Amino acid sequence: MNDAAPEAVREKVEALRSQLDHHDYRYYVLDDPEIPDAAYDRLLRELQDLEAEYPELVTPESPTQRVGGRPLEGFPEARHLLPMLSLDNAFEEAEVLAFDQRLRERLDTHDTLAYAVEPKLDGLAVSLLYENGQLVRGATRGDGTTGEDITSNIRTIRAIPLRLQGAHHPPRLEVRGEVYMEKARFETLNARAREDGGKVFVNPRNAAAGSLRQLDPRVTAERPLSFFAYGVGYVETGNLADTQGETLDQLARWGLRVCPERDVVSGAEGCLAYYRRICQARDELPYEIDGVVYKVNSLRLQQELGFVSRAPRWAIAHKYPAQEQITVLKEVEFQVGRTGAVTPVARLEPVFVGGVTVSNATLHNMDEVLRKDVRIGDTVIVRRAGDVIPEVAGVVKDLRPEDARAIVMPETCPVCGSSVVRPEGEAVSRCSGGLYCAAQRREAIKHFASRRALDVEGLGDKLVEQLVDRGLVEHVDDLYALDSATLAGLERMGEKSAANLVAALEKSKHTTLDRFIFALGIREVGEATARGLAAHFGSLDALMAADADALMQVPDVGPKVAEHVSAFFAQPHNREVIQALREAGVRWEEHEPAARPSDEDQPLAGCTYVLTGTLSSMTRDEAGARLRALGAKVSGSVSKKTTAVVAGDAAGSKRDKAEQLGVPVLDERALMELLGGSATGAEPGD
Ligand SMILES: NC(=O)c1ccc[n+]([C@@H]2O[C@H](COP(=O)([O-])OP(=O)(O)OC[C@H]3O[C@@H](n4cnc5c(N)ncnc54)[C@H](O)[C@@H]3O)[C@@H](O)[C@H]2O)c1
Ligand SMILES: [Zn+2]
Repeated sequence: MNDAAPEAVREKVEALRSQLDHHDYRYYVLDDPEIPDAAYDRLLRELQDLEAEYPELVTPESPTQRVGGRPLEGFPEARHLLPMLSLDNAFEEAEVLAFDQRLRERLDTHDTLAYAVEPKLDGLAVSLLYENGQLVRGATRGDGTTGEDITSNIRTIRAIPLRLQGAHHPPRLEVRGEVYMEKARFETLNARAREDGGKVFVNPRNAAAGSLRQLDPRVTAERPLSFFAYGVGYVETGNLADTQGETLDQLARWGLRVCPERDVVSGAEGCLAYYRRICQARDELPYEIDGVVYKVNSLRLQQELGFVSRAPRWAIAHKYPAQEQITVLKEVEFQVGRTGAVTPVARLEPVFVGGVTVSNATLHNMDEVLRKDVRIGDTVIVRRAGDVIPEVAGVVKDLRPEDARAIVMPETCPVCGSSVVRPEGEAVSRCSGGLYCAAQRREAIKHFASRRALDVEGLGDKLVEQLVDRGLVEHVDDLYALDSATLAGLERMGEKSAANLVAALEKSKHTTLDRFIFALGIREVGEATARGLAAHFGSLDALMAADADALMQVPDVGPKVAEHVSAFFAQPHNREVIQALREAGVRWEEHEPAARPSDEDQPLAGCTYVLTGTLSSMTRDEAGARLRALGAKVSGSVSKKTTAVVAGDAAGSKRDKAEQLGVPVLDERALMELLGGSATGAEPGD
């Protein structure tokens, strides 16, 4: 045994414990961890090592001796019939071999042990109590002795049977398992939360925990939770079977979901082979796992081995390389995608995460940057799950240096210098030099030549790529300078097809205004919108001269489209390319602009409406178009000048704002009356 621990060690131990306590609280109580598990595990290991060296420093309250966190107030307490423990961890193969060795020594046997093995799901542990086959209580693990009674929430999870199938159920049976959220459902949930400002979760485990521990079971019911049973706690009377493996089979027969990847293997070697097999399959599994669990298969031997303070001796979790790590964000660069999206990309201090070294990670878009409050110089959490692009998942705010800098979207495209625009209500910023920008070149040309645009027969995607890669075409107008000699020199092009292509290009020059507008590839201008613009303005020059207000007079054109169109034509480079196309001979018929609607057709002229929430009979865009067709303006924000706010289902802040300002609020029926034509009588609020 060691001499009394030096003061420095005591201080270190204290410091580690208070850090771990803090992180336990964030993780177990708030479901909102600040640091990745790998970083937490390092702190815990450090404390474990010090306590091993100085056992007199161990106290029962030490995070090394405890399970989980305190139950949330607000839920009734659920006392466990048998303690719910944690699992010891192994990070390396040697630790697994040592575990197996230790058990055989303890059991005093040279026999090979059989292990029940399964993936370690990353969710949260629950205890389900069945009495005579009926679910009577669901509880979280809590601190291992007392959990939260979450019966109403548990009952909303479809994967959990309220009544067991079959017969001969024990009078009391406590099933234990993991509530989790499938990866795809987690992504959808977060995507929706990002859109409507709900809570965005760091990873599927926290999404599952946060969803399950809701005081309102209706919220839980809306969350896509699932469940796998992995064992039995208390059972009256005796065991269901002799082994762990057979116990799970019995649970499956009673209608409980058990993991299809479970297996029974022989010895440490069998465990390690299983570990490698599941590792290969990991990315394809629909749920997230952070390791595999090995349990002595014989229940008799499990009982003989028993427990230490916080975990059974007969089981161990063998962890995979972490999918989240922390590192420093050194710089942010902006990349321009093929469709002009300008994306912030983090340059990182290289870090080993998800099995590879990562030095770049996406920050998605500026909304995400602001939401996560990421700054240059920050210590960030990098997440790389499966083959998805690594992303910055969060910031460790405590480690922010004083000189951390804000991330600012550039005003001009880093590739072509055109202005970067971000229409109201959109998360993505885009380069508006669609016809000119080198990053968007390939897509622009493919689109321009496509069948519904200028319809250049024989100019397929492969050919466009060759033309761009060889520097033969930079901008769309260069297409018209190609001659058959040049084209015949390309891969898979004979003289005949080269001549045909030149002829097709010549033919494509005679087009229509709506096709030409569509061919420009302006964001959100599809064929129908292009037709509307062509019919309304009659000529390209009139369209190019139109401001946002004039554009919004066109049916189907809302503020977003108007902004994309005016930003596009405002770029001198785009105008140059259009001019070059005209000079190359691209032409179409033009006509006088459509007659302005008379006042009689414009009963809502001078009114401004704001649409919010979900309408049942049409989309908000449709409603907006119909209001505009009657002469009204449709705006995105509520002010004193707003005539009325039309509030559909689940209308939120805009409705509140209207009420504050005393602006009338219309429901869908009132909107229909308004659109139905009662020209002046529609007094808002009736
Ligand atoms: N990031 C943070 O701030 C933070 C804070 C606290 C804890 N943590 C993380 O939480 C984990 C520790 O939590 P823990 O004590 O719950 O231990 P654990 O997650 O390492 O292991 C025990 C749990 O594994 C789960 N499990 C999944 N599949 C299982 C199976 N087949 N059989 C048995 N159990 C299975 C159960 O929920 C069980 O409670 C560590 O990974 C740690 O990094 C992180
Ligand atoms: Zn650009």
